[in-house]
Amino acid sequence: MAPTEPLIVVLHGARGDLAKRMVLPALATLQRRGLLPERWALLGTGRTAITSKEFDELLTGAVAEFGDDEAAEGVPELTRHTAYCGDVSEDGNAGELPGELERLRGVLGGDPTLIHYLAVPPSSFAPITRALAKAGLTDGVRVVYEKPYGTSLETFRDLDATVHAAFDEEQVFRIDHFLGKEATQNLHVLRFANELFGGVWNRRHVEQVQIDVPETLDVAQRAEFYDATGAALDMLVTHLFQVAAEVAMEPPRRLDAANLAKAREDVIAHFRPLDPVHDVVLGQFEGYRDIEGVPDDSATDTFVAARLWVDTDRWKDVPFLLRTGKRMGGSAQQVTLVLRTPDELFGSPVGPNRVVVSLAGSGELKVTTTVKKPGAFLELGTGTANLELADVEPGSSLPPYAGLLEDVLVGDRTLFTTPGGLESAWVAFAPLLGADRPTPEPYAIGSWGPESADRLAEPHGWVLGD
Ligand SMILES: NC(=O)C1=CN([C@@H]2O[C@H](COP(=O)(O)OP(=O)(O)OC[C@H]3O[C@@H](n4cnc5c(N)ncnc54)[C@H](OP(=O)(O)O)[C@@H]3O)[C@@H](O)[C@H]2O)C=CC1
Ligand SMILES: O=C1O[C@H](COP(=O)(O)O)[C@@H](O)[C@H](O)[C@H]1O
Repeated sequence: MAPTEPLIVVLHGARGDLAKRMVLPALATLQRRGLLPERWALLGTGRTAITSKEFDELLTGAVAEFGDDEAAEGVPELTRHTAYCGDVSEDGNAGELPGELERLRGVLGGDPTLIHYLAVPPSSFAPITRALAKAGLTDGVRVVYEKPYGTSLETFRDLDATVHAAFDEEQVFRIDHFLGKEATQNLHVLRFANELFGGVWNRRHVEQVQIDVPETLDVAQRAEFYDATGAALDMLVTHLFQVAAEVAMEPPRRLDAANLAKAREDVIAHFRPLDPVHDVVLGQFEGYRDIEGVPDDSATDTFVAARLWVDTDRWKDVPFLLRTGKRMGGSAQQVTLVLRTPDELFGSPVGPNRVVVSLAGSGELKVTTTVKKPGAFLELGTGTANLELADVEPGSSLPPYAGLLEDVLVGDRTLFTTPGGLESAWVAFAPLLGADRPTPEPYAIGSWGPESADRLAEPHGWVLGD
């Protein structure tokens, strides 16, 4: 499928952290690979007025900092397609946007397809949607919403009602870039293609599932957004729940996109609402409150660990251990199936036996198993077989944002979240927003979070950071 031509992509929040870190490098990659049409324009917008020249400088700097060599090679051509103007404001005033779009339509000719990408904090999704509708900028367009889509069950429902008042569902792309990662997509390939994995993908063989996304990353450059959001909203109810759904889903009726999305949605409806008292630990790294823009008494969580239960026959009593945090002791994005093992073999303890899928970068599959140590004696040891997905022909995958943007350009909604799945996710998450929300416990920068999170992963403990 080729992207429609002519095309205008309006990037709302174009000066922001997401734009710099992900969206602009992804567009540069698409430009470099020739996946954008000849006649197209990128219109950056935001609250802060900057010139188009300043936007180009920002774009160039962002790709140099966060993109790879391929993205950097796409910059000179990408900057030939850029413009910048003030955004619609939250009071519903469309500002410079309609006039600038009119100008670009004249430059490009024809009847450009318009894509709005809302790379703004979740609190701005509804006001900007209403402003776009008021300005008549919604007919026939596509719109991309970042995560979290809502901040609670109620705000999710309100937002979705606002969105559906402005757009038909087919126009809406709710992004969760963890679904676009190459290795996440491999979760459903290796499981359904190979009985070595598919055969053990159940409670008989799996003792724990760990979905662990520690980050060394700081939040100082996006303190306003982060302090209003926190780790649980930023990562748990969004990326980690979606990955948990990828692991826990029942086999879809067919391995096509619509059925995969349905399988994810169905299993999220079986996520048991979190028990904040027994199954959740929140943390805040020491020094977080000293960051400019963070209040001295901030109770925002920069770490969350949760034990999620999936109430299906396949996963009854198997804990899904979800963990993520900022400024931790390492960075990884790892899904681990901790396999059940016999207590002993030939008189020696056995283990660990694990299937590990790393979602980071190009992705990696690891199988860790008990083996006989080489040598004269029958002694047990542990070995790991690694498969780097980048080593699989043809080797060069698209980074997740580039792949998902390409899906938006061609109108393919299959790797995007659905309102049904999100509603269930918010139901399961809701107790964490209530009176029993734990107080975030302090943890040292460079550590693996508050020690009390360790009890959630008993008896084996967290695989990472041991
Ligand atoms: N940063 C990341 O790594 C990722 C972020 N996301 C998601 O992207 C979205 C944006 O996050 P991020 O870029 O980190 O946040 P930022 O704080 O960097 O905000 C992004 C931009 O949004 C604009 N903005 C901020 N507040 C408002 C407001 N009240 N009204 C209108 N515009 C506003 C700002 O424009 P201006 O500068 O012109 O004032 C700002 O540059 C969030 O929903 C987040 O969950 C998703 C994946 C990764
Ligand atoms: O959505 C988000 O994701 C990033 C992690 O993404 P990745 O590109 O490293 O996979 C996270 O750092 C950020 O806080 C969050 O908003």
